[in-house]
Amino acid sequence: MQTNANPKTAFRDGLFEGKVVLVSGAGTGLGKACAEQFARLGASLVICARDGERLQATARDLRELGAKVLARPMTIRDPEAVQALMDEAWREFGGIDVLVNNAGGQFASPALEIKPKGWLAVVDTNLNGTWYMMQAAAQRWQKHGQPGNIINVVAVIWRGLPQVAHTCAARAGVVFLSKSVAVEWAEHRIRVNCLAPGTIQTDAFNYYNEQGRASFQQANPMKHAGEIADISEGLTYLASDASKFVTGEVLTIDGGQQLWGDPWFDGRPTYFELDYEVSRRAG
Ligand SMILES: CCCCC/C=C/C(=O)SCCNC(=O)CCNC(=O)[C@H](O)C(C)(C)COP(=O)(O)OP(=O)(O)OC[C@H]1O[C@@H](n2cnc3c(N)ncnc32)[C@H](O)[C@@H]1OP(=O)(O)O
Ligand SMILES: NC(=O)C1=CN([C@@H]2O[C@H](COP(=O)(O)OP(=O)(O)OC[C@H]3O[C@@H](n4cnc5c(N)ncnc54)[C@H](OP(=O)(O)O)[C@@H]3O)[C@@H](O)[C@H]2O)C=CC1
Repeated sequence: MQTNANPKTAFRDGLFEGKVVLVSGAGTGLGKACAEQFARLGASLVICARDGERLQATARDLRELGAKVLARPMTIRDPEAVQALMDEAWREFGGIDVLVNNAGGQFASPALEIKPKGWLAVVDTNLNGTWYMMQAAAQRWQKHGQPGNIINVVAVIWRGLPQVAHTCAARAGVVFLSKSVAVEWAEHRIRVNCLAPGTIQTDAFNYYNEQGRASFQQANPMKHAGEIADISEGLTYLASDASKFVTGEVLTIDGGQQLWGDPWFDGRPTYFELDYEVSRRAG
């Protein structure tokens, strides 16, 4: 079987034996790889995404790795569908131990041109959808007196994200929502953290044009994109007891992008070419 699972993981076999991990957006990319990592380490999986075919393909791969799997096509933008998914997870597995909110995305656009429907689609997915999942899980953990662990996949927002202002706003919302409930929910033994990937080579790069994709390869001082395993290892750390004293934190895995780098999802506009670059090109 060809999978994204990382056979070189630093984590020990059986680490997640008896644990249940819910991963949203597990039909592709980072979500699929992270679900495979948890399966490899012994977890049972609940997975969701909109596209049922890709989701079932992931479910098959996870079962080949020995995991029990509940796979549900749904959108995290529908709070009732989220409630139904959580109810099913509790019915099937008696609960979940870890919630990985990985589902998300955006489209590149100058902020001046984003239409209300596009703005709402991105904010509804990345902020509202993530919140519905967080609250639905936390309500059940509280009701059953179970501890919980939430990891929200966000982005490197600290210097803004030009050409994807909608996602930057939504992810910033998730970061500070997470910090807020990390405090509120500590008394229920629920940890809440975020993981901010830099540019990580996945098929999703193909949603962006050639210039955008090229900029993702030079978006940090290491001057290359990260690998999926860089993220699945970080997620595993946050999901495990190795991070049991960590809550309200953002783990940034970005090759230094938050400090230096010039990523442009739609290519760098001429205005941002620096004078010395223009004169060098002119000879
Ligand atoms: C610096 C760090 C770099 C990191 C590099 C990579 C980062 C990543 O995050 S890669 C992973 C990303 N994956 C995706 O982004 C997935 C692809 N995106 C989407 O699925 C959509 O953008 C979505 C998140 C908005 C999906 O929502 P959905 O409701 O399915 O959206 P619709 O297609 O129905 O469109 C609704 C509305 O949105 C506007 N719109 C959508 N796409 C575009 C576009 N390409 N350009 C401009 N506007 C777009 C538009 O207004 C749509 O309405 P209509 O006009 O009626 O179609
Ligand atoms: N790759 C990168 O460089 C970076 C990625 N990220 C974020 O990491 C996450 C994973 O990215 P990546 O794997 O590269 O991208 P993908 O586009 O491959 O993954 C996003 C997943 O989310 C699912 N999804 C989207 N909307 C919904 C929804 N409304 N309900 C349920 N599932 C949904 C998609 O499946 P479906 O369409 O079937 O619903 C898809 O499987 C995303 O949130 C992304 O924005 C952040 C920074 C950098």
